[in-house]
Amino acid sequence: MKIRLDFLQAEPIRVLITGAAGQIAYSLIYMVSSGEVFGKDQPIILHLLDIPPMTKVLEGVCMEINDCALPIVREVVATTNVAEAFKDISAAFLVGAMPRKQGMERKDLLSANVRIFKEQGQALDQHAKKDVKVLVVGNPANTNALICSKYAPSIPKENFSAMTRLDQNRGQSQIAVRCGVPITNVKNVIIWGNHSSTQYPDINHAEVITAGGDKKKVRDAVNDDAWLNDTFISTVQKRGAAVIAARGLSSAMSAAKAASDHMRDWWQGTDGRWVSMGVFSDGSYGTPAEVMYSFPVTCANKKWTIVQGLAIDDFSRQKLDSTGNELMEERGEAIAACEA
Ligand SMILES: NC(=O)c1ccc[n+]([C@@H]2O[C@H](COP(=O)([O-])OP(=O)(O)OC[C@H]3O[C@@H](n4cnc5c(N)ncnc54)[C@H](O)[C@@H]3O)[C@@H](O)[C@H]2O)c1
Repeated sequence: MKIRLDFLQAEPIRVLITGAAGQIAYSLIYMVSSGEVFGKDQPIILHLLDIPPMTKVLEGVCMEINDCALPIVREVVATTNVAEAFKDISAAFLVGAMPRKQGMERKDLLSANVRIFKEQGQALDQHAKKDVKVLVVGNPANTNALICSKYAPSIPKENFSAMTRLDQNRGQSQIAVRCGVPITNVKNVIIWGNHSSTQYPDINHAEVITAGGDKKKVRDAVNDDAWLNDTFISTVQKRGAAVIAARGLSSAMSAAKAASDHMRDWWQGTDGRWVSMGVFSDGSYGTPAEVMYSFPVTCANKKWTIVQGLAIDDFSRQKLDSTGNELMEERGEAIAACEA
């Protein structure tokens, strides 16, 4: 009989999902627990955090996790206590956030949410492993990630990231459909900047294997600049609103898939593939430093590296700057809200 010693020997890692009683978590918990993210041989202890009014829902989620009979899940710590949730974690999906309520200004939403991420940054600082990898999904994701990192000074800034992978997946899918090819034939679609309507989905460096089997630049394969410079960009930028209009609820399954893709690529590496991640900007490509800006990156050894040397034309320059300006504005508002 063949014994799988690697599985028996692997130490479990503690993985936190916040907003665990919410929509995105409902899909994400299964993806993480099935081994999609950290590997099928990596046991995990799931930490699930939500707020006290959601205790009963969280209990139901825990019942379902048990009923899934998942081999890699060793234990579930479901809690409304922030310190317990962040204790000794190696990875965190920070999904939980306050939803926008009717009549709420964007500024009010930002200030309510950055306070949550200030508290969670402090909890990371005090309780998490120092090499913890943090993915912020809750909106405004880039600025929440920045605040989280600011209040966790003992953890390297490189260990924080914000999710723009859903936008990348949306962009890649639009191109695949337009070219009539499987999604795996499209690569190097980039999301620059903020996960908001100012984001810039950029296909200037993207390639596609066409239905005929040729490798082409997406711009040449599509051969319709009006569609690429206008319809494509606005479809990706407004896709979240289109899903809400159709479903009456915001994107959840696709957001969970994107969160799982993002963390898997960071954890297990991209083998040279480019992916988009909101990361701490070093000013590459003339972007503002010290905001969480989405760049094309490659990942290896659990570290990301910004893809350098890409040509940026005037059209792209204006878009990179405008989303950067928005991030600078959000940064100022968020810091003021945290210090108030
Ligand atoms: N970055 C992206 O691409 C992307 C995509 C989709 C959604 N989002 C964002 O993800 C977030 C979650 O979306 P959802 O559809 O799961 O929302 P949801 O309302 O269904 O769930 C959110 C959960 O978070 C919980 N929560 C609120 N405050 C919390 C706190 N302080 N600590 C822990 N949990 C808390 C709520 O009780 C709720 O259970 C939203 O902010 C949404 O805008 C981001």
